Amino acid sequence: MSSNDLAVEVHDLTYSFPEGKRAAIKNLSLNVEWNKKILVVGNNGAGKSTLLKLLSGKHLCLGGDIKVGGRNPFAPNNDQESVMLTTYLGTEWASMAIIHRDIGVLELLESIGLSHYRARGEELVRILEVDVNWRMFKLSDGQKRRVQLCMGLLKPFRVLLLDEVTVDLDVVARDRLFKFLDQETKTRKCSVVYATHIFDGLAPWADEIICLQGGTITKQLDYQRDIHFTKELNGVQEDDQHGTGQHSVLLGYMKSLYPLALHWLSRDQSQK
Ligand SMILES: Nc1ncnc2c1ncn2[C@@H]1O[C@H](COP(=O)(O)OP(=O)(O)OP(=O)(O)O)[C@@H](O)[C@H]1O
Repeated sequence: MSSNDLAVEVHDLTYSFPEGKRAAIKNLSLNVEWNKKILVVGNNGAGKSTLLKLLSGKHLCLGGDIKVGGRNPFAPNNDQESVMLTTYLGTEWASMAIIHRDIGVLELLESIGLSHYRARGEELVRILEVDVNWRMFKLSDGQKRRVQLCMGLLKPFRVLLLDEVTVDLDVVARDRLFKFLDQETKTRKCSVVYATHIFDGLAPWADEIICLQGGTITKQLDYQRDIHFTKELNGVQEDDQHGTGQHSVLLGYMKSLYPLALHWLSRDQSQK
């Protein structure tokens, strides 16, 4: 497959922070196809944020190759394109100062180009239940995050890098955000890489699940092909099929209150 056919192409990537004692990313290789949603899981310190930042071009990669949409994400992009190569929504983005100011939501969205992306902006405002008349400093944390997501997603992306930015969202907003992203990856050439510690509602959403440990990918599963659910088992059974290196996973059904919370909160919102 040539570079242009892949959303992300990482080959033998090693990255150390200037002050870091050990490499945060080690000999990592990864291909992400277009129209895919990839879930990145891993312990604290496993390298998830570092990987996403490298993919977004925030850190310069010296060891190995990174291509996003066939291009080096660190190289300056002077094209006046209507689609961003990468959109990175992570911790620093989440703490941007403007969301605490005395400014109206409409003014904020207009300042970042709402008039150019009117239909998309209106769709985001609708699905994230944002009121454009809100004033930012009066909002709850979750409401601020919903406005921020409208801002961050206003311009279409080729590759969206989401670094756990859904913690403040109620289950309905989170569910709608994931449906929007699912629709995006099904209707245009784009992909999503999402690092999270919250797995509620994500099982049927992700196309692939990657496990990162010590800066290296230790598992990569295709949701449809490799993951199966059963009532006959408690916990997890992992198999290496006939020693081929191809893993499959059998998961016991787990009781979860997530569908109940989603049902209740969706009903509450429809009664507003
Ligand atoms: N600015 C930095 N300088 C030095 N080392 C860093 C820096 N940022 C992260 N690291 C180190 O790089 C490694 C990977 O960190 P990273 O933030 O990518 O982990 P993570 O998987 O995103 O963790 P978490 O789940 O806690 O967000 C860790 O060992 C961390 O200590």
